[in-house]
Amino acid sequence: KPPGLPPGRWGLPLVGYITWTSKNFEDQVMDLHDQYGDIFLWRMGTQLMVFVKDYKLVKEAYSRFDFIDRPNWEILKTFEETGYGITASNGLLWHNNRKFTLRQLRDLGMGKSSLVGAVQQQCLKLRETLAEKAGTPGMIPHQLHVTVLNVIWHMVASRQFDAEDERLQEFLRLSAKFSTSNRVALKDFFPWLENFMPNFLFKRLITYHEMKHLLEMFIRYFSDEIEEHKATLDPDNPLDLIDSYLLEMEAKKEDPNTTCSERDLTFILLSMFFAGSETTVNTFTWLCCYLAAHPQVQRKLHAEIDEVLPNGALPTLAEKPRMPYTEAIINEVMRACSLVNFGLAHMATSDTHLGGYTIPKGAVMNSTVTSIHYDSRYWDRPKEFRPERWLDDNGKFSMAKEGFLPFGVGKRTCVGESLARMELFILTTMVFQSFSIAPPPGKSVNLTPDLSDLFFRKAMPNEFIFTVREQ
Ligand code: HEM
Repeated sequence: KPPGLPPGRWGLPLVGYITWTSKNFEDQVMDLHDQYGDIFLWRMGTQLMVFVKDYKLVKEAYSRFDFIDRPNWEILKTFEETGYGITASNGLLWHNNRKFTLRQLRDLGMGKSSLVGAVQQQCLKLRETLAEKAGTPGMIPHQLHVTVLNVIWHMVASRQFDAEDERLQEFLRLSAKFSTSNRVALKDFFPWLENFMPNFLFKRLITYHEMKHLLEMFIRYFSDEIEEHKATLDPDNPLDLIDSYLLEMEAKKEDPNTTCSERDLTFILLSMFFAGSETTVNTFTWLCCYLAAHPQVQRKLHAEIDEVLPNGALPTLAEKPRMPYTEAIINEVMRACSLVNFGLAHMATSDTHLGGYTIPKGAVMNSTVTSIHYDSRYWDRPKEFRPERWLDDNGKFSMAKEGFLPFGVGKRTCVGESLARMELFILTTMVFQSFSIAPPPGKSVNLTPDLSDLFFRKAMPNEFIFTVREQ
């Protein structure tokens, strides 16, 4: 191992350090932090992975330009020459797309009544579904997915779909296939396999044709939407993100440095749906779990909702400052569940240094978010679920900035944070205005995370009983 690198697992050339253990990946990373400290490396195949569990180091790295890129991985780009969209792209194209999307989110939605109104409408439908199932044990209904997807649809294409709508169903089918095709990662971690195998065998191993086909299906899916928008576009009155992108593309068509293209627009849409749906759905599912497991927290939430939103008044963002306990619960849930447990990977764009160690160009940085959210340097009694930790002495919500990064930190923080926070606020207030939640009699809520997914710490499939509240 070259000198100056962080301590950790180096292993053999080409294969790196391979372990044979039944332990899940997160527990292995935690053990390695215990062994090596705040920063360690693990060579996986030919890929150098660096894990950091010190908030200050993560913040420092992700605020610097030399850690700004995403890795050049096929699993992110899906065999495109360049990564398009936002989440997987780099350089000028990423910069332009991020700026465009943040502007869109601000102009189309945040703080504006139209998007809040769309979220309210969706939440009313979710309440109808919950009312139909009230009193009987069941999982969080599929309508939650529909609610969150429809908010994104509203923003990008001014559309909303019923749960049974074929177009919505097709998107869910395609996404489900996408999340199970992770064998492409073999190309990123063991690229030399390609030289040792006949081409057709390698392609079969990494499910190349399936992935290509899936990508084409997604592109066709969104192309239809883009074509419909082109036909109805009113340049003086852009209605949504697709309209605005088409206008920007037209305005820049003579600009030799333009990064706009219809293909790129498709990938922006994919970025929004992929990054914005599972994250919000799973965070709200965790919130239901924590409330069902902590009836005393739920009682306080009900009291705050009843006081600020009497007689079934619908919430808007104007009520947020008067609902500090609701805000505290949402933030405490995000800390406790640490949904995106390693954040999204960043890559060192040049040979650089961090925490006194050398980090070579191409090394991939991961933040161990769960460790940071349970780090006693920032959190008093971190293992306790205590929304009160977010309230100051006057009962006002106070955002702890150090040691908290559910949306990442630095230059690539989540572009959808304000949207996600708005959705979670409206969902929480509207659902618990009408219902209380509890595990079925004789059962308790399992708060142990499901660690089988590499990206998300999802809640275990718990059953709940929603009960209609007396208004
Ligand atoms: C509770 C819900 C959400 C959570 C926990 C979450 C979390 C994250 C995290 C951890 C990152 C990576 C930051 C980094 O690379 O350092 C990220 C990036 C991103 N998120 Fe979110 N997110 C949520 C909701 C949303 C929503 C609603 C949208 C949009 C509709 C969205 C769009 C994005 C995009 C486009 C990126 C990539 C940013 C970039 O690469 O520059 N997210 N998010």
